[in-house]
Amino acid sequence: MSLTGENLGHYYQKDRWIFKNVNISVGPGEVLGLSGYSGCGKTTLARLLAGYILPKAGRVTVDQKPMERRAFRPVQLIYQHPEKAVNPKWRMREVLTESYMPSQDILDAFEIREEWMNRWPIELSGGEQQRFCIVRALNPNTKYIIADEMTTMLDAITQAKIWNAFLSICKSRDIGVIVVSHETSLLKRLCDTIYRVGGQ
Ligand SMILES: Nc1ncnc2c1ncn2[C@@H]1O[C@H](COP(=O)(O)OP(=O)(O)OP(=O)(O)O)[C@@H](O)[C@H]1O
Repeated sequence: MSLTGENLGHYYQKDRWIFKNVNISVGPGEVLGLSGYSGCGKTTLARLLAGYILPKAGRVTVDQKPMERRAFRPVQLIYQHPEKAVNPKWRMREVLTESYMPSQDILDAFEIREEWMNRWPIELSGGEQQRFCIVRALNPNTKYIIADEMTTMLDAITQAKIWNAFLSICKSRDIGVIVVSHETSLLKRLCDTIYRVGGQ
């Protein structure tokens, strides 16, 4: 069982490869870090592994099967910018319950206040919106989560609290996690192993 990328390669302009021959795998309950300099292709690799874009070379499998294009994605991607990931025309309660009905325990773990539920996304800070995106990704059917610079907008104390809550829920549910970050110290603290995109 694993989320695996085999010999992955991608480019946006024909034959101008961003990376090639990337072999990467994360198993249930494991935490893998993706590091690398700005522009090396971390977000591109995250999107390939989540099935948002198709690789120009190689393949992605989820538990030995090709990624299925069905309504619910077993691989969830949490973006750096939550404002791009929520529907601005929905109140936060709708944003959250589009995926499933989270328990009060999960809402409490991320310190989501009841009064935020009736607000529009624009009435919350980026960090507050991101907590909703994290809870939304923790659907009971999620098997793997890719967190792309998930806490970059938060202060150090809030960042630590969010990671503690997030990783303890992932461990308890055996969710495999890929943490994308340019912060090596964060990756060293959180991850079992680190893959450096771009190789250097
Ligand atoms: N949609 C796109 N069309 C064309 N080029 C793109 C597109 N998305 C990314 N790129 C280019 O692909 C390269 C890799 O981008 P990507 O966002 O994956 O890197 P990154 O490592 O996540 O960067 P950062 O750490 O700065 O967020 C960059 O040179 C970028 O300009």
